[in-house]
Amino acid sequence: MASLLFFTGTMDSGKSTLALQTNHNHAARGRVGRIFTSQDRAGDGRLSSRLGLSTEAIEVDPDFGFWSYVVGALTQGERIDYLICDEAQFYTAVQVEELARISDELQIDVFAFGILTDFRTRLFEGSARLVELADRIQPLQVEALCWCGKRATHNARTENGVMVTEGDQIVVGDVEDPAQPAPTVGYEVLCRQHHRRRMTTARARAVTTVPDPLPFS
Ligand SMILES: Nc1ncnc2c1ncn2[C@@H]1O[C@H](COP(=O)(O)OP(=O)(O)O)[C@@H](O)[C@H]1O
Ligand SMILES: Cc1cn([C@H]2C[C@H](O)[C@@H](COP(=O)(O)O)O2)c(=O)[nH]c1=O
Repeated sequence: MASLLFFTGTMDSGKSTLALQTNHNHAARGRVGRIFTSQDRAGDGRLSSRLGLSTEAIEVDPDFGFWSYVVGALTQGERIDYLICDEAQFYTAVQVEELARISDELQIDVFAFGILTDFRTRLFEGSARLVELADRIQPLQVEALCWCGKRATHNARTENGVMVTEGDQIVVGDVEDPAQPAPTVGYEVLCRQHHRRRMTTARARAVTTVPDPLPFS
């Protein structure tokens, strides 16, 4: 029986790395797959991981049809055993329904990877449908951490270093590097409590005004 699996975690939790590893392990055993992504930071038609690996991928835009793509390929005599689907939060509900149909009716394994919620803590359309339809939802094993040390569960968006809760749902970007100047639009992963309080690393640093209780000099 083929399965539709949804691997999910915050930004920067290793999803794209796992997508590349999953593809590598299946291809190493002679299975034939197709790799899809949507709006990866590395540009159209790339699936990239922060660990430095990347690969070519088929770009999924809202008009892309998974069912017609796969049926078309099979009809041409091509072999497909599995699909790797990264940035699946950006897929439409209909596209996710097609992935479920591909798994059920064509016996092709589907491995989907994506973040669950946006910067306002609301589910993305693709992720919501995956939660509803997947055979299994697998949280990423490697924990992304909030600045406080707790597991990060939410994605915050910053504009010029300040956390925002309004704006377009989709703005492609990366997690902030604290060693670099704040980007125009960046992201930071936080635990729920600090997301609710809009307490990013920068703000936590700014409000820590208490001097050392026992200064040495
Ligand atoms: N220099 C590094 N050394 C070791 N691990 C790293 C390094 N840079 C990034 N990582 C790992 O890569 C993860 C991000 O992987 P990536 O696949 O790009 O995440 P996602 O697709 O979930 O956003 C980080 O959580 C961290 O574990
Ligand atoms: C929270 C949030 C994220 N995004 C974008 C930012 C990145 O381009 C991707 C997530 O990629 P990753 O591989 O998981 O780091 O999603 C967005 O458009 N809107 C959001 O609210």
